[in-house]
Amino acid sequence: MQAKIIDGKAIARDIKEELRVEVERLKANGTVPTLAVVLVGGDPASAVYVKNKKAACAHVGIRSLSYELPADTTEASLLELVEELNSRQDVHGILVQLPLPVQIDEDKVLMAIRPEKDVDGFHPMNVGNLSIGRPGFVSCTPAGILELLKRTGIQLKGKKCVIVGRSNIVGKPVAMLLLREHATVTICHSRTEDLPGECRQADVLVAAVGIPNFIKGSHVKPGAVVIDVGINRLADGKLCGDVDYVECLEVAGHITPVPGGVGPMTIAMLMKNCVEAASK
Ligand SMILES: NC(=O)C1=CN([C@@H]2O[C@H](COP(=O)(O)OP(=O)(O)OC[C@H]3O[C@@H](n4cnc5c(N)ncnc54)[C@H](OP(=O)(O)O)[C@@H]3O)[C@@H](O)[C@H]2O)C=CC1
Ligand SMILES: Nc1nc(=O)c2c([nH]1)NC[C@@H]1CN(c3ccc(C(=O)N[C@@H](CCC(=O)O)C(=O)O)cc3)C=[N+]21
Ligand SMILES: [Mg+2]
Repeated sequence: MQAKIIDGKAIARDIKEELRVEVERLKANGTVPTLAVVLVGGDPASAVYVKNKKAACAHVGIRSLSYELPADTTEASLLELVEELNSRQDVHGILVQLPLPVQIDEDKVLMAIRPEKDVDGFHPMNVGNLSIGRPGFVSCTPAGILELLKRTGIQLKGKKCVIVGRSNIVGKPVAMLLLREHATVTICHSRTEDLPGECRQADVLVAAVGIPNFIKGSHVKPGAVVIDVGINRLADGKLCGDVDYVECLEVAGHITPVPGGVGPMTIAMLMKNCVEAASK
């Protein structure tokens, strides 16, 4: 039997509709939720993300400010902009698009964003709060994955979840969120022995590797839920996930497509974090 396709685009649309109502209420009370997006250099993949974010802001009613800085921007001038945005009362959320050019220390920039405006959830304060179960901003892709699973009715308690990838922005925070839902969590990476064997144990398999079609049908336990985080741009310009969709569709119980899966959810959760930042 073929897997059920989880429609991230439709679920993201539902969430944005819910947020629209909330934004109207905020505006009626005199607050215009505002997100500042900073893009340094002209990475084409980043440009797509920025464009989709702007469209989502327009849809939800969030004011979006764009700062497009040249690729040779210095760390000092970027930090200066972050400081200015930190102090502006009319700016509720700040997002500095990653990756940054080599001359800029990413860590320094992420640490400079006030945790209350860190709608990406990348500041160590928010990362720490997530890991010890305190409230704070959760990074958007992991939060979007959890929302997809919840709204699809997937049970997580006691289930075995395997994540392939241990990045700070996806793999690790997904693990913390799944643990919070009482799943049994394994994180795999490039030094994992017997990666296919680990993956085959999974009731929920999350792929965040950055390699096109990395997860094959033979990695998947029949009936498992397969979540594809990968956004890989192929030579022909098409988007492709980290999961071999054609193969896994025949084995999995549920699967997310690329595009139309996790990507739109990332943006919906960014909107949600902005609304939350503006509500405080
Ligand atoms: N849909 C969305 O909204 C988003 C999508 N993405 C996409 O998700 C993917 C992952 O992103 P990100 O987490 O930033 O990626 P990173 O490159 O930061 O991390 C990739 C992870 O995969 C692991 N890995 C790499 N090669 C292998 C291998 N051969 N076997 C096992 N593990 C391996 C790495 O292991 P090690 O640590 O050992 O090097 C690392 O932990 C990318 O395609 C990215 O574009 C990212 C953010 C948001
Ligand atoms: N500070 C920061 N925060 C991020 O969250 C962040 C980042 N930097 N750098 C880059 C990655 C990547 N990322 C994506 C989000 C949505 C889509 C997305 O909208 N994808 C759609 C559409 C793609 C299209 O329009 O072709 C889809 O998968 O269906 C893609 C990629 C966020 N990231
Ligand atoms: Mg990365």
